[in-house]
Amino acid sequence: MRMRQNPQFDRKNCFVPTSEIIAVEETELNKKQRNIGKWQKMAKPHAFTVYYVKKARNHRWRCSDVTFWCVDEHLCNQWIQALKELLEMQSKPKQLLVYINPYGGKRQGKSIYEQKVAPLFSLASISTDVVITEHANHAKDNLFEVNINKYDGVVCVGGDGMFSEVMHGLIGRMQKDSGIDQNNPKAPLVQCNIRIGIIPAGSTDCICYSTVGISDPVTSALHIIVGDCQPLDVSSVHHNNTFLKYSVSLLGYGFYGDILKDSEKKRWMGPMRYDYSGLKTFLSHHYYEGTISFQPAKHTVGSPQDKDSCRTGCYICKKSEQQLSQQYKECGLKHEEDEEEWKVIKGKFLAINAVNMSCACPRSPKGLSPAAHLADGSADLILVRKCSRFDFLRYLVRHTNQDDQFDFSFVDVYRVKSFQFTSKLSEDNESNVTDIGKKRFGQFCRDHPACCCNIASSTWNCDGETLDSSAIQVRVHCQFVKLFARGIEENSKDEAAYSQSSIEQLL
Ligand SMILES: CCCCCCCCCCCCC/C=C/[C@@H](O)[C@H](COP(=O)(O)O)NC(=O)CCCCCCCCCCCCCCC
Ligand SMILES: Nc1ncnc2c1ncn2[C@@H]1O[C@H](COP(=O)(O)OP(=O)(O)O)[C@@H](O)[C@H]1O
Ligand SMILES: [Ca+2]
Repeated sequence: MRMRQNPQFDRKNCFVPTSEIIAVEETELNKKQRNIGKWQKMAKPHAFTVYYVKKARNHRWRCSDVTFWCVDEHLCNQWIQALKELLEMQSKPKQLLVYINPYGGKRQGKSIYEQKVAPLFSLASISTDVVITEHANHAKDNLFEVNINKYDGVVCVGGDGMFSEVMHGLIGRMQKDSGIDQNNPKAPLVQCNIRIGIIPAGSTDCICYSTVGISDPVTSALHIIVGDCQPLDVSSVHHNNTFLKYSVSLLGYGFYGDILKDSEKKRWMGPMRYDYSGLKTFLSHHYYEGTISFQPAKHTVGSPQDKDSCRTGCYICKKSEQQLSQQYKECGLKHEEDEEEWKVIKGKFLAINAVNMSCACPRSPKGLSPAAHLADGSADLILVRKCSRFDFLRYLVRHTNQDDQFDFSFVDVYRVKSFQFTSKLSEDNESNVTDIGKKRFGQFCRDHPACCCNIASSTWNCDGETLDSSAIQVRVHCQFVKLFARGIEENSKDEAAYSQSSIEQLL
């Protein structure tokens, strides 16, 4: 076998699972190639090229190729035929609907897709219908009209907000086609089985990073091409009996909500807007009073303080899902919602964060909750109580190093399957106390960020979009959508071999 790839590997065989083959093509041999090495004495040689996924460090994937030569044309064609049939049998996508957000992140969505992703899709003979969005919610509305059954998957090129839009379009379409009213918090929602692919071109891209292990357009394109499938929990958010939003990454009140609200006005800054608003919000140091009630997730077998986190083929996700469907079979939704007790916590918080996944991203490689699971039917509810700026800074910095960010007296974390929140202000309003003074006082505080008193209320940051109300009811739906991903792979052996052989190369 004549290896055309990186010389440092030709001392050992490279093993490629057929599920990671991208394409097989007959190789047109030009005159020059024919006269290489020991082949020139042969009659007209025949060759075929296999394009496959090469795994580099930090979960980065690249497309590599290897050419096989043989003298017997029939044998050559048999190999090509056999490999093509093998590829046909796998769940690789053939037809994709692609939405590009030219506006998100550094506004590079279109060029990222055309330069890095489209060539790989055509190599894998995937046909695509590409829509470049012209306004917000263009993709979401479009998904209610397209003939969705014609596609093997939907790809969004953008950040978490763009994924959220496509997800809302697909889930909304599924419920509409099944006659389910999303406004009923207890409605038995219909699962969405068409896979969604994310090409990262946004500002935070934490969904892509947390489900693939890296924010890299080529890596994500290859996960789509090989036809990976990763189920993902989705939280539904309601306000009384009105549907607000779905969330898969972060539902944040207080710190992350204020950052988002402040940064929305500064989209022209691109991803930097979060650092600028982050600093401003950190200095204003506002806390919020409210009441949280939640149902612990009894069905899960993991805990937020676990040392090992969610990895490809995660046992905790599988076991938790089994126990949840077991519970469901035995006593149905009715029992589960009413019987289990609700824990109630009142207090003053700097941040209330509910995450369905680790929320790992380039800013925080281990994420807001490192041991959160992608598909265990639970969310991690992190409560950061009022504390000093110094302590809050120590807490934030631990998101960027290996120290345990939950090991503070003012931080509590619970694994929940549903929770509700009401801010003290709305509770007071309900008790119709004349809050003229409060509103004016609140306004006074908003204009003078120096003070850190309790102002009116914050906004909820739902996957990077603000919610209209602060009083919400949240429920986690287990493995509700599917991504073209496989979770974060363990540091595989050939990665170690890669580092080993490259060290040899240096010596
Ligand atoms: C001093 C170092 C502090 C480092 C703190 C790192 C915490 C980073 C946690 C990241 C949470 C990610 C949750 C992701 C949510 C996304 O869905 C969502 C939308 O994403 P999209 O823009 O791609 O559509 N992104 C966001 O809402 C942005 C979250 C905010 C990002 C982190 C803000 C940086 C905080 C800077 C604090 C500065 C304090 C320094 C004081 C001296
Ligand atoms: N063509 C467009 N013009 C304006 N806004 C858009 C467009 N396409 C998508 N959006 C909106 O932009 C928001 C942010 O998109 P996203 O890709 O998450 O960028 P970022 O990561 O910078 O937030 C989403 O809420 C989406 O609805
Ligand atoms: Ca989860």
